[in-house]
Amino acid sequence: MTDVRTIDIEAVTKRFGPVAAVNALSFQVQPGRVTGFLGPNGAGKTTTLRMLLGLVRPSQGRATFGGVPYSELVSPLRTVGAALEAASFHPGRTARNHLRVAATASGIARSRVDEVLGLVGLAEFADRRVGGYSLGMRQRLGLAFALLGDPGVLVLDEPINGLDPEGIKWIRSLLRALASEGRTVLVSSHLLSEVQQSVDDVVIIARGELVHSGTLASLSAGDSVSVLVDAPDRSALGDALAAAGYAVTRARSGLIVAGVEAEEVGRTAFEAGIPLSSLQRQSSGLEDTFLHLVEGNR
Ligand SMILES: Nc1ncnc2c1ncn2[C@@H]1O[C@H](COP(=O)(O)OP(=O)(O)OP(=O)(O)O)[C@@H](O)[C@H]1O
Repeated sequence: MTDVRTIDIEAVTKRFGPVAAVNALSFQVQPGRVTGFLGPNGAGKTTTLRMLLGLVRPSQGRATFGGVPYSELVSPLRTVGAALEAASFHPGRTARNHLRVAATASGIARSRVDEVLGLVGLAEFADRRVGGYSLGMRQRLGLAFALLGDPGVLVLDEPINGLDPEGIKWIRSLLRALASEGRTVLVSSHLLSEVQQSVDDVVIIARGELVHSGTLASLSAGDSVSVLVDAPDRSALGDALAAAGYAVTRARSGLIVAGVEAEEVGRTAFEAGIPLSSLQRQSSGLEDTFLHLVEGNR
């Protein structure tokens, strides 16, 4: 493995005409960890990755690998492996042929071609034309390209897209293994649930702007607890809870009391002499927190 570097996005803005696809975005991606780059469709993930890989010029700011822009890396293929969405391969050529051409062009040993084909599980399909590949197989080929130069940094745009459940399990353990070897691994997705099991850190953007950056655990700190409660006399219950100082919202199936545990709500109702018909603790999961973060930015 060569040249492990951080990924540094520093106050990057990209405007397409009047639209700011990415706006004053800053974050850093550390080696030895898998980082999920998350945001809904159109949030600006692909544009950010394209700026990082020197395919689009930022309107402002810098996107670099440890301070060095992609275009100035001495041996880019050996430093950064990238698989962007919709990678296009010539349909009439085989996977092995595609990889051999790329290896020769970059002075990479031919033996590495078979190694990466094995790593991505394409060895037995290596001599088939890519035109007949499924989306999942094309994703694997994209990954083989990314790994060809044994790079210390991996930038993968929606790598899980198109994989079947077995493929998803496989890529999760591959990402983990790559990070545990000390590499810097950045993986984009529009679904937190898709990458939740494989990432250590998350960078979440919406509308081109950063909404959260930190460990996956820091995201769960935003989980909120509430209680859904109901009584035959709902309005008396609402009055009693409000009098006790709780924030109460009326819902169709009862009253939602924010930021408390069920015991407290039950006790308040008991002390006010109000029989309950239901009492249920509700906890928002990570996906809810994620959606709340990205929707809060709309
Ligand atoms: N070449 C371009 N010209 C004009 N607008 C663009 C261009 N590329 C992207 N955009 C706009 O920039 C915004 C961000 O797009 P981008 O593809 O980076 O988002 P994304 O987060 O990768 O979304 P997706 O998950 O759908 O790929 C969108 O509003 C998109 O329409």
